[in-house]
Amino acid sequence: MKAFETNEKARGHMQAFIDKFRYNAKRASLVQSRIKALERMEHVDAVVSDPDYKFEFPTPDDRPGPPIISFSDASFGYPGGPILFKNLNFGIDLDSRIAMVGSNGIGKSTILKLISGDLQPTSGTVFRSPKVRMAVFSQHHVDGLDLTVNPLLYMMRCFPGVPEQKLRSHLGSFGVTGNLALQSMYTLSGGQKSRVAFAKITFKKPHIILLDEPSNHLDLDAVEALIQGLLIFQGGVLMVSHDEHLITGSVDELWAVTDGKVAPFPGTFKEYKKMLTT
Ligand SMILES: Nc1ncnc2c1ncn2[C@@H]1O[C@H](COP(=O)(O)OP(=O)(O)OP(=O)(O)O)[C@@H](O)[C@H]1O
Repeated sequence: MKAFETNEKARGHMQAFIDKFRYNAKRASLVQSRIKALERMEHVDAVVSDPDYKFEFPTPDDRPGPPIISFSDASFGYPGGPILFKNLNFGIDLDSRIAMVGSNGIGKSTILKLISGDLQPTSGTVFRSPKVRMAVFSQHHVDGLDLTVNPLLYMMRCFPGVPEQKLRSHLGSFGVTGNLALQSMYTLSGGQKSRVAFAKITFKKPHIILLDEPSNHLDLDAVEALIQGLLIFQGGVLMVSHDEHLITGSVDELWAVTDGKVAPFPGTFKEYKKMLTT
């Protein structure tokens, strides 16, 4: 019954998004993705209890007003290294659905760290609304899991005092249910560990989710579930990814990172890849 209600609520959110942005050219591809996701949901009702299908990001209870994150003439270089970025100016809000693309080592992860506050600009400013909650997912967070404990115990250590049932239910939102939640994390697959990391970073109901190569260890079904989860999620998403399926299914803006700059790319990911090879 709960799954049915969750699904109904998610459908309502998606329909509202579709109605709001139906005639917005910029959002056309995301509107299409959500129409498709809505159609798929008709079919998944029967299997929605299948934990492998689950990637349910919690909806934040509050919605801080803009600006949420804004870069003003922000420049950055690692100590002793060259300037990586010069005078970046852009903003991210709760409706943002962005994928950052660019060659290896160009600085995509560094930008995520400037956004999250893990790094500070060398000059200029990066403003973050004091009310905004951000979550960051990266391989680093998966590698940082304590493999000697089980997912439930891990969550209990991360969030002391929170009732066990609440943590179990949250792990369940990412398909970590039943015995899986009680198995030592040594025994989990890469994809299952990613799910635990997703559960950990989203427990506080973030408004913005930053994802660094989130689909690396996920199989195709799990990527599909992640796309579905992101489409339903009610906050902003900025990802670094090379995964065409994930990008096409879940974002509506591409930002190309080139030497020292970040600029919107006015085309699809396919067109971006084509441009690189011509
Ligand atoms: N902590 C650090 N100290 C010094 N230099 C660093 C540090 N982290 C990254 N760099 C350098 O900064 C540059 C940008 O790195 P970054 O990881 O942001 O790139 P990226 O585009 O995310 O790369 P990839 O796609 O390979 O993950 C690289 O030259 C990297 O070697």
